[in-house]
Amino acid sequence: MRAAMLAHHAAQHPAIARALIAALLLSLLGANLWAWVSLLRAEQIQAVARLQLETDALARQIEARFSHQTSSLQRLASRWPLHHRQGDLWRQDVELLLGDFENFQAIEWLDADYRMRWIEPLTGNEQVVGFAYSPEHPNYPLLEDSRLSGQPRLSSSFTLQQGGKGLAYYIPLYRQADQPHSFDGFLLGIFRVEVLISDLLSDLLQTHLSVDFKDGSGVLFSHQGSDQRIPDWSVDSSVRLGDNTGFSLTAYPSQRLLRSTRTSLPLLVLISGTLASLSLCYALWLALINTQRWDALSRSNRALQSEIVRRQSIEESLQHNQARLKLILDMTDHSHDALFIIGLNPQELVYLNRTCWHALGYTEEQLRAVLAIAPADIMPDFEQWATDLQRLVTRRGSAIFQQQVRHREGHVLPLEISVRHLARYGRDYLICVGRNNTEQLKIAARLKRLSHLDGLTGLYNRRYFDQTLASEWRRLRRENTPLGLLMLDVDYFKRFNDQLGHQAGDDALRQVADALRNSLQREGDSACRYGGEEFAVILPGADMTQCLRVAEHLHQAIKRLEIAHPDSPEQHLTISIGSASLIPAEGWEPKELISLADEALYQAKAEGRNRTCQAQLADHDIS
Ligand SMILES: Nc1nc2c(ncn2[C@@H]2O[C@H](COP(=O)(O)OP(=O)(O)OP(=O)(O)O)[C@@H](O)[C@H]2O)c(=O)[nH]1
Repeated sequence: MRAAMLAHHAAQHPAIARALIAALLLSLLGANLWAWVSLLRAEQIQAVARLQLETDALARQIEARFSHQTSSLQRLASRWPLHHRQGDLWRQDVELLLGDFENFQAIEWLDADYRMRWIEPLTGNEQVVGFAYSPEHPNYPLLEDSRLSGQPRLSSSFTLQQGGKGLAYYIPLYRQADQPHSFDGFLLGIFRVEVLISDLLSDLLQTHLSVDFKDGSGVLFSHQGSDQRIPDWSVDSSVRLGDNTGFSLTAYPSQRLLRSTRTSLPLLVLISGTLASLSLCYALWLALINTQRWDALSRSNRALQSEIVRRQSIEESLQHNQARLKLILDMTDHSHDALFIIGLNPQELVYLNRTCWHALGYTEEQLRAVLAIAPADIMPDFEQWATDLQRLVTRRGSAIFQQQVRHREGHVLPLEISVRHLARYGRDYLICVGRNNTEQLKIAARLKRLSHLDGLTGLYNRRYFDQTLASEWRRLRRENTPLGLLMLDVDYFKRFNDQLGHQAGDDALRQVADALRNSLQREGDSACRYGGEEFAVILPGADMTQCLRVAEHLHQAIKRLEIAHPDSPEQHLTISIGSASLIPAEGWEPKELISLADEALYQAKAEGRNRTCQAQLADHDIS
């Protein structure tokens, strides 16, 4: 889990991960280098230790050999008392000693005054004859010390009288053994340093090793081995010759020694470590790349998953919408209203429901075909309607049109079409809902008619009278034709009501109305109830003569009713009529025709009733 989170973080921050891998690589390479250097140093330490061992061994061997030589000399010194009795024999021992150890430059005897009394061999050592150690001599204190202690002493290197550097080994002599007061000087062994050390080392030295033999004054002897010496480091080993500890042996490592201590392990560690580091970092690098790829793959998988979910949701929504659309279309197909949608630019019939074609007796394909070829066959007024629709589109509004459409079998159906302009997705549409409104039209017509009729008499009412008189006035003015008007009033009707009752009055008015209606024979003539017991008859195109003729017919018709009126001079119901006829002229209005007829009626009443008077108008043409 933790590794997965680390991998995820690494994939999230590849630059940091790469830097960390590079840092790790550098660290590992550094560690490898450090290990390599450490191993090399360990090998060097091992070489030093080995050289130290060799040098120490060499020093001990030098000491042993020198001790062997000096012990021979000491044995000779121990036989000094014989020297007085058997001098020749003692000298033979000296010669034997010189023969055994060629390192001696000379074997000498110093008397108790430190004066040279005897030298063997003399040859080569003539300069020393008669030499006496003065207190200034560097070895003088050593002589004193040896004499006082009774112990042999080895000097440090000093310049020999014979020339060159040498060492002197002083052994105190006694004429009688174990008798210090019989001190008799020193037996002196002189060594040439080069000869001595060279001899001591001759068969001990490995040919490849380089050594320096030193004392306090510097290098006394130097040996160059067969290998080139490596001056960077060396080892020292102190050498004790006799009782003198002031010597040392310095050894330098040789190439052979270094080669023998060197192994291929450091290089192997360096190479294998470097390869392992590179492999590890390369593996991490590959892991990082794979993690990045895996991460990218995961991301794309997640995106794909969400895309699939989104598409499934869209598909479900689409199916849902399709189902809803199908339901809506089914329902619109079963609607009594015709629904059709016209798309504009280009113009096409986008949709029409079943009612459209079914109500007209076509199949959908047939109706579409007819509309495409000859729309006027379906809608006779199609061109005008198309123009109206264009206007509606321009003002982006809505409107209701009353149109007529022709059934396939020929009969015409009224259609109220509600049209609304709609713009969607950059295109204009007209949403049209059509309804066969035959019944509504009938009802409207009936209502209209009823609104124009008088409730009591069934004649046209005062509103209809006003509208018709005005429209006929306008029409006849265009045609320059007279308009006739009769104003009628029942005579003594108050008395009638009073005598016979109001109900009888109503019946009488109904009978008068029927008589008026039945008396009018020309189309366009209208009998109206003007108000109360007063009536008006509009006679379009009638001049005064024709008006008077109609008035006479009306009088006759009322008379024929024989409605009894007990309080009338005639004993039956009569009417008075005022007649007027005008050719409608500019500047005149219908109310003036009414006034004329009214005045004539007033005159008829005044003249005794049951008569017709004609309007008198001097300035006008009253036919
Ligand atoms: N029964 C009945 N009476 C009506 C109706 N409308 C008006 N009247 C009556 O008609 C009478 C008219 O009387 P007046 O205007 O004095 O006229 P008149 O009595 O006919 O006398 P003249 O017109 O001068 O002959 C009134 O009494 C009204 O009440 C109606 O619808 N029914």
